[in-house]
Amino acid sequence: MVEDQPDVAAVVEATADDIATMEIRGAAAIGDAAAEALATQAERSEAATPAAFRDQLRAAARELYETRPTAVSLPNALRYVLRGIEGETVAELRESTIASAETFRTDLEQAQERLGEVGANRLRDGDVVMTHCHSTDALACVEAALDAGKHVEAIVKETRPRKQGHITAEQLREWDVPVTLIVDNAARRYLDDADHVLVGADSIAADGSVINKIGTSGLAVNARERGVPVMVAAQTIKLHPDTMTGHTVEIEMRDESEVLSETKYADIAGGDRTDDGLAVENPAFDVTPPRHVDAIVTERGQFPPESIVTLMRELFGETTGEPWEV
Ligand SMILES: O=P(O)(O)OC[C@H]1O[C@H](OP(=O)(O)O)[C@H](O)[C@@H]1O
Repeated sequence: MVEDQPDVAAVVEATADDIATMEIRGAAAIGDAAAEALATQAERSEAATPAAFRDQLRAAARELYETRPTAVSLPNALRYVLRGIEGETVAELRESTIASAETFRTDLEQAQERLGEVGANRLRDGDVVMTHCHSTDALACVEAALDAGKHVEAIVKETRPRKQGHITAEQLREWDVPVTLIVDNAARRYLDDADHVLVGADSIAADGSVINKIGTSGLAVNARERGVPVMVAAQTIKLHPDTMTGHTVEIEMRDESEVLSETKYADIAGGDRTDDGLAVENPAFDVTPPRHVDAIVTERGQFPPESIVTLMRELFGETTGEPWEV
């Protein structure tokens, strides 16, 4: 007999789809959307028993979890919300789930604001930052520096293949920050004009390695060679607890269509590109070793990468496991 699958609200499925297709993207935004989806699941649940309610929430968490593998903000968000579920009746469980998700989301927002203030202290009046991809944590540092009356300029790497650098450029221009947009290959040339490399993170490992958008590690190596400090802005929700027990972080491989713009490729190959044997690899992230990072800026202060494990232990203990196993 096939057991009934717990009902997952359509809105959870829609959120999972939006995360997978990157309609919702950026590690913090993904965590926030996942927490919101669990709250909606709780609100709309028609479970008749507490056990059925919990099953539904676990199923929803699993569906959200299986979208993208690299940003640990996603399982951290799911674990946080599920751990906050308490009560004897469906009504109590519902209420506590919604409250837990709300607390998570408010904390996330406040953490980013505090992180921004910490990061802004590293930026002096007149500094030029070089950015990679689009990170709301990194931008929070610039915003706080601007709020403190500092003049900041930016060299923005386009960030192939999805070109999220354009989102960064747009945001900075809204804040009246002078922006120079460059293609990724021009980064080394323009590093001499930068005072900082400023990036976000999708996950931070226990040894201080930074997992961020593909291209970050090459940028960091070049920055080290040029003597430009590398600053990583990452809320503690980006700390990857599993890495304390030796797990590695899975690097998401995305579809080749992101690399091969259909029309451009068609021009080069003379039309039909189906089954022509061209191998394409499209990793979304890479790993920057701690020796190429100067500081990890969190809402709890800034840390040399090698000491981030202390904060990780304090916040997460040694316990991990699948988010729905809490
Ligand atoms: O949480 P915030 O700082 O906004 O973003 C953190 C990171 O998430 C993004 O990944 P993707 O674009 O979702 O693949 C980028 O790699 C960015 O640095």
